[in-house]
Amino acid sequence: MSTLPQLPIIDISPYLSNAPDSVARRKDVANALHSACTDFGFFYLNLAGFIDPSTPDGLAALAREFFHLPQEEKDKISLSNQDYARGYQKLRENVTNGKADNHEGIDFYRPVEAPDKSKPLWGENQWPEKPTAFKAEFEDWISKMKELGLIVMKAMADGLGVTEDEWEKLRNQVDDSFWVLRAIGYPPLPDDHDGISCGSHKDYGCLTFLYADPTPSALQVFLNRNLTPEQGVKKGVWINADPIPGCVVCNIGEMWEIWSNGLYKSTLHRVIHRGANYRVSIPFFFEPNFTADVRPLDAALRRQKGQANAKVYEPQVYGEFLMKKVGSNFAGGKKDRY
Ligand SMILES: N=C(N)NCCCC[C@H](N)C(=O)O
Ligand SMILES: O=C(O)CCC(=O)C(=O)O
Ligand SMILES: [Fe+2]
Repeated sequence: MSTLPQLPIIDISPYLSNAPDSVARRKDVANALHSACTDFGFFYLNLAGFIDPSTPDGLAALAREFFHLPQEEKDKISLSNQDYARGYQKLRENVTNGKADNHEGIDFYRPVEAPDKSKPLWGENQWPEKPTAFKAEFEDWISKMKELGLIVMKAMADGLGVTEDEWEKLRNQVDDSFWVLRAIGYPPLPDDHDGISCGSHKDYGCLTFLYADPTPSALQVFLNRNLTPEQGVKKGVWINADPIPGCVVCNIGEMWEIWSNGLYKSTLHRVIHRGANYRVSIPFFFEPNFTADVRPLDAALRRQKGQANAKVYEPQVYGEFLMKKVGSNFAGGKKDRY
């Protein structure tokens, strides 16, 4: 029996401070991110000193309180009031790989200047009235996570070998992130249910920062890389990404797979929650700008120079890619809108 690999834990603090000793320590952080992205596409970020450790628990409590409201109260902010993307989705309304997911959720997106709910993704966010603190607390978290997103982007760019000039261009693609925040509620899977809490998928954009309540063995990550014996040699296995206090789970989305020309693989993950409790998770998706034209970075192509498998990834405009994804995410008859 070989032991299962552990996802790396990365202390991002040198990038959060400008103290001279921090600046000197950034190289190690950038290298650790590079290894984590080539080996796993998933890692933990230790956010000590950046967030108040009680904040995410508070958000989870607010989300839990919302999900425990009567159904008709939750339906008041249904995504069908808006653009079929922003708002509340009832249990099993989410679909992954054509199958209903055993969760409910609320999605918030970056607000747009001239909202028009008849345009895909272009409606308005719907904030719950109850609990009353919900909007203010989540808005604070969103601004923190946006800040973190740019910091981790820079650290990853350093890890890949992006020059300062090239970073200016990359930063222009993410400096007005079309972010998404989800609050997700997972009742236990019924015993007789062959279903899944959230089907296996890759995330769409740059970086996901996930806070989840302490429920173990729910979020699972598929490892299909060849790892060294020290890392645990098994590949082709699902490993748990259980929460670690003070850390968020971070994974890279498909846009990083394109930027890195496949050096960094966006990793499949799923949720199977068989425990007896009601699980809550809060992913923040730090994504490119809506109009970002995402194509392989020169830094990635430099690293791959001379390699036989010279496949170059197709470019994608992030907003177009997102629209295709969201169009197949919900049960019901609104496919024509996307
Ligand atoms: N932006 C992200 N990653 N949102 C969550 C995606 C969950 C899977 C989705 N139902 C799908 O089928 O893609
Ligand atoms: O709830 C989780 O742990 C993960 C959710 C997820 O993967 C997603 O919403 O994209
Ligand atoms: Fe995901």
